[in-house]
Amino acid sequence: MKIGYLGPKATFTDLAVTTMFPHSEKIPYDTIPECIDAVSEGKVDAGVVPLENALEGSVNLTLDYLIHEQLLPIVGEIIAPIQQHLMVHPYHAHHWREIKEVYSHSHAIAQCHKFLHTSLKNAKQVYMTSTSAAAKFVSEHPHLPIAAIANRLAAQEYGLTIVRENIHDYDYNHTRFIVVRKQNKPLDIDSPLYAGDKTTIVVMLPKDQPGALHQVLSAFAWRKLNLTKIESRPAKTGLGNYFFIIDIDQKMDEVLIPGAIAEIEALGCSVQVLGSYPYYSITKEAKNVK
Ligand SMILES: O=C(O)C(=O)C[C@]1(C(=O)O)C=C[C@@H](O)C=C1
Repeated sequence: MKIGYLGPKATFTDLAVTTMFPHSEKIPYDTIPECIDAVSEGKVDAGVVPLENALEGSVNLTLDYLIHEQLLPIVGEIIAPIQQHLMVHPYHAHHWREIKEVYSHSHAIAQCHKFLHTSLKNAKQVYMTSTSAAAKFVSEHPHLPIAAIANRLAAQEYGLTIVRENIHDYDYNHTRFIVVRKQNKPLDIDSPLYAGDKTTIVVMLPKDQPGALHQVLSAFAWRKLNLTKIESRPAKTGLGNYFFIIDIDQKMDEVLIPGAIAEIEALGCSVQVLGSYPYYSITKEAKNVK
């Protein structure tokens, strides 16, 4: 199987793909939209992109691109631990406290705010398309006083020296990555990392209907369907127009979820099922599996 992922080599997405699909061909893409486009154009069999981080919340670019531009089914999810390190070109290793700029993905910078605030207060923060793109940039500019925040594999890949380990602000730092395909074909993997199934739907509420969200939620509540996430995003059609992305803690069944969807549609909402899929949880130890 050919898997597209948010690259370049040694992103956290790359680590997740390598662990989940050790025998697949991996194709890096510079941005999340490019990776999703590659799936819809059939250049790869599946794409893996980040969706949500435990400290920083949703990766809005992924959500918005999937919902507004390329509606591809989600066929799997990978949950991986995230450990952020500060790295510089070896030339700067002994005077890293004097660096003037820190490069990384916006989520990675946000995960390390406390560290940056206390240890590198005056360094400018510069956003890149991924953590490994930042590491690559730092390695290509050895004479600039700059650093990257990225993972250990990126330090190895781009020849950088880690000067501070585990600089993320909270220990529990995990990211959810989704696997999307052009057709809703299940992933054929039998993995010990399997942790359960979920179903993701998008609900658009009718305009100005008092209590609409309450009624939507009660369709799940009285069926005892457990929700693991509910998030609103702008519908991009006008101020105050939002849709809701809802994760249900089980596989699509024949009765309960279809019944809840029918009830919600009867309220005047539109509902789209983004996918019903297995999720896999990578532990810190499993992440080293190659
Ligand atoms: O930049 C990377 O390494 C990614 O895989 C992206 C990403 C993200 O979008 O959240 C993934 C995990 C980390 O939370 C930081 C960055």
